Amino acid sequence: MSDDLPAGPTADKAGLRRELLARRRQRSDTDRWRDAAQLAADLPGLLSALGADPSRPLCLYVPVRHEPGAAPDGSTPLLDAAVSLGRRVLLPVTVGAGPGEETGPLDWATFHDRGDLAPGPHGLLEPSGRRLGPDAVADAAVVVVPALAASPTGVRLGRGGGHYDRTLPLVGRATVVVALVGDDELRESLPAEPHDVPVDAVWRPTAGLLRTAGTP
Ligand SMILES: Nc1nc2c(c(=O)[nH]1)N(C=O)[C@@H](CNc1ccc(C(=O)N[C@@H](CCC(=O)O)C(=O)O)cc1)CN2
Ligand SMILES: Nc1ncnc2c1ncn2[C@@H]1O[C@H](COP(=O)(O)OP(=O)(O)OP(=O)(O)O)[C@@H](O)[C@H]1O
Repeated sequence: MSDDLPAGPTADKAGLRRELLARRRQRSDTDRWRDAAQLAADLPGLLSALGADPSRPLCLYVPVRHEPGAAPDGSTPLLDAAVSLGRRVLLPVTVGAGPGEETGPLDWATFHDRGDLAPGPHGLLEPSGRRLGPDAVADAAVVVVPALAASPTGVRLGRGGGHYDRTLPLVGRATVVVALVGDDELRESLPAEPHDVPVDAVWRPTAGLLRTAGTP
């Protein structure tokens, strides 16, 4: 590492992100298929373990490229599983990705099927339907959050956009926040900054669900 980089959690996060993304890119299509199928199959058990109220929505996201849950053919097994359970599914719309735009909390729109998705910033797929506003997250039973790594105490390392850090303070008291990471992405400790919002649980394709320290 170069001597003129700032020391501390911000610099530590940048180095870790590079390492974790490089590892993800090495995952084979076979492993990615297995993870996507496993997560979809485990969703009912996850929701019942978390006591997720069926009348309240689930905030998910569309995993892309090498994110856990992304199927190599671009299908959406986890989202489809949620819909087939009769759950209302909300997906994030990135706010502030355009030039000169200020990053804000994520907006949300409903997912019914793949036809609702359109290309978004950073090569993402985002819902193209009516936007419900950032406060839609407040009513969610569960918010599944993308992460590059997470720790047993609930520290989560994101991509560095600060989108979820601005969004998670809006969730309701009854909402369970779950970080979705790969099986090798649970790290004993991770750099944390004051704005980082801890997650209540960590979900991994094979290892399953881990409630983080400090949650009831
Ligand atoms: N699937 C998914 N959806 C998501 C997120 C996410 O991490 N994954 N986000 C999480 O906040 C929000 C959007 N923010 C994001 C910021 C950067 C990248 C990303 O892939 N960056 C690449 C560089 C790609 C590029 O800009 O060309 C990278 O980190 O390598 C993705 C999402 C909301 N939706
Ligand atoms: N609540 C907030 N209000 C304003 N700025 C914030 C907030 N949370 C994070 N930021 C800023 O966003 C930037 C990215 O933060 P950080 O590196 O923690 O992102 P991340 O957690 O990896 O991203 P994400 O939340 O999208 O997954 C930092 O410059 C940070 O200061």
